Amino acid sequence: MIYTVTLNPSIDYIVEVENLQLDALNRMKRDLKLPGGKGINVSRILSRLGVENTALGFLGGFTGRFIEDVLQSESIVTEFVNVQDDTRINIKLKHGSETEINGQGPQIGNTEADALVQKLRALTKEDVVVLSGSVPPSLGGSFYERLIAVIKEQGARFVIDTTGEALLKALPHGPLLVKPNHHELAELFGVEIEGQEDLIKYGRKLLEMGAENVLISMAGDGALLVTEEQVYHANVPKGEVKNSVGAGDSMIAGFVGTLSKTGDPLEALRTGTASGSATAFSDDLAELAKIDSLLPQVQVNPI
Ligand SMILES: Nc1ncnc2c1ncn2[C@@H]1O[C@H](COP(=O)(O)OP(=O)(O)O)[C@@H](O)[C@H]1O
Ligand SMILES: O=P(O)(O)OC[C@H]1O[C@](O)(COP(=O)(O)O)[C@@H](O)[C@@H]1O
Repeated sequence: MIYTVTLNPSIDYIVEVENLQLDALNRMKRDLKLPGGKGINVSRILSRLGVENTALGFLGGFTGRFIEDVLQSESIVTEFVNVQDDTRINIKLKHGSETEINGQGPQIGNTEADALVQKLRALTKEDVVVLSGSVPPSLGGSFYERLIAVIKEQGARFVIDTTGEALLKALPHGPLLVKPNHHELAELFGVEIEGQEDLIKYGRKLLEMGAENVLISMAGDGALLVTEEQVYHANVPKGEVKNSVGAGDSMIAGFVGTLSKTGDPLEALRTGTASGSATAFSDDLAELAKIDSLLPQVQVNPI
């Protein structure tokens, strides 16, 4: 079974404005409220791909109830820990380009944090846990490490999609997959990345530091999969970009869901890329029909 963990879910409030004027009143052309947070996005795509999964994390207040309702309407199994404070709202402002303003997240107390840790004690060695997104400041910097310790004690495996210190600290514990985008990879090592050779060089460093598979996503330029044996490139299909929020999460869902079904990392890379692009070409996260229609255009080649 695949579990997703979203420590800091969000309502993604997508707002479209024509000719944004700072210091003035702007009227929205269009707005949309979507359940968000990286693990939740992974769960929604997994379920569209027909991969059984359970969504875990923290939800609170009226915003938390909105997210729970949408997930239940999509028949996703949820086991969130309830918190007092409201789940955050992240603003995704579309004004020709995309500007994102993400919230800090709610206050989470020790008892609530312990309740999530307790849920992971039911894992078995057949399970994969996808740990995705930022950590609310109230949980402290090492909360992922605490979860990883329990996941490992239970013999389960984990994928981690986060940035900075939290990602670096997770690597020695052998994640099945990490998926930095090209900007996050450069930031992680405090370097400028010039081209494909640099991407592969720093991707290999993540392998040396403990990751089993490194997927480097490059938005409209596709993705690189770096493994011990080989490096592969996947191209992106053609389409009109509508909303790239959640593209990376969709890619992780496609990759992990397919890897768990087939054991084939190349098939996983193809489905992951098609899923990411299908979301970039949709208003909300991708529907299965869109992913299936793009799949034949994605080719995977060794480098
Ligand atoms: N502009 C785009 N055109 C086509 N596919 C895209 C585009 N943006 C994202 N994707 C797809 O989604 C994947 C993940 O997107 P990316 O923006 O790199 O991740 P993240 O959302 O984590 O920053 C890409 O590898 C690609 O398959
Ligand atoms: O936890 P973070 O890093 O603040 O990110 C949360 C945001 O990331 C998203 O999950 C989208 O992530 P990606 O675009 O990287 O796939 C949004 O739904 C959410 O607003």
